[in-house]
Amino acid sequence: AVQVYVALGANLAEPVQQLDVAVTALKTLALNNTLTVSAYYRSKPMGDVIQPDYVNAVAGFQTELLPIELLDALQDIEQQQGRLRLERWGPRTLDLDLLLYGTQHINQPRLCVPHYGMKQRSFVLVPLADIAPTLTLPCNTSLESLISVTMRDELQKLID
Ligand SMILES: CC1(C)Nc2nc(N)[nH]c(=O)c2N=C1O
Repeated sequence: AVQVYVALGANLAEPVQQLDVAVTALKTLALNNTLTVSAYYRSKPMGDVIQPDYVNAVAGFQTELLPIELLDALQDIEQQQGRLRLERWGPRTLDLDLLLYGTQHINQPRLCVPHYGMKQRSFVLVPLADIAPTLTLPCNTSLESLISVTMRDELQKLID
């Protein structure tokens, strides 16, 4: 089994509910009871795009699935939730990004792991630290060294 981390993001059609449904679906990919999920965070869209605020989280779990099988399973969940994404970087009902697959580096046409932007994304790093505070990335950078106060200030933790 491999420990994987998946970023969740949504900014259309009731984002909190979209994430709740996605977490339930991710549990079907996880070995029994290994799934943990961060708090949910609201933040402004990064990337200077005019669109609704996002709700983001990160889930971690153990899986037997191979990288491409996991990618396909994540894309199936996005489709099941009406993956509406009209243009790249446009608003979307649900994004599931594979952040880390064990300690592996994967560079295939469909799949790059670690996820290319994760080290710059507060809406990935802060929730990831909720569930894996002592994580070291495959490039031997500690997660805690990547998180600044500025990053934390960009996010509002949602209290359920
Ligand atoms: C458009 C872009 C880069 N910006 C984002 N901005 C935030 N805050 N959260 C996201 O999940 C997100 N996803 C994206 O793809």
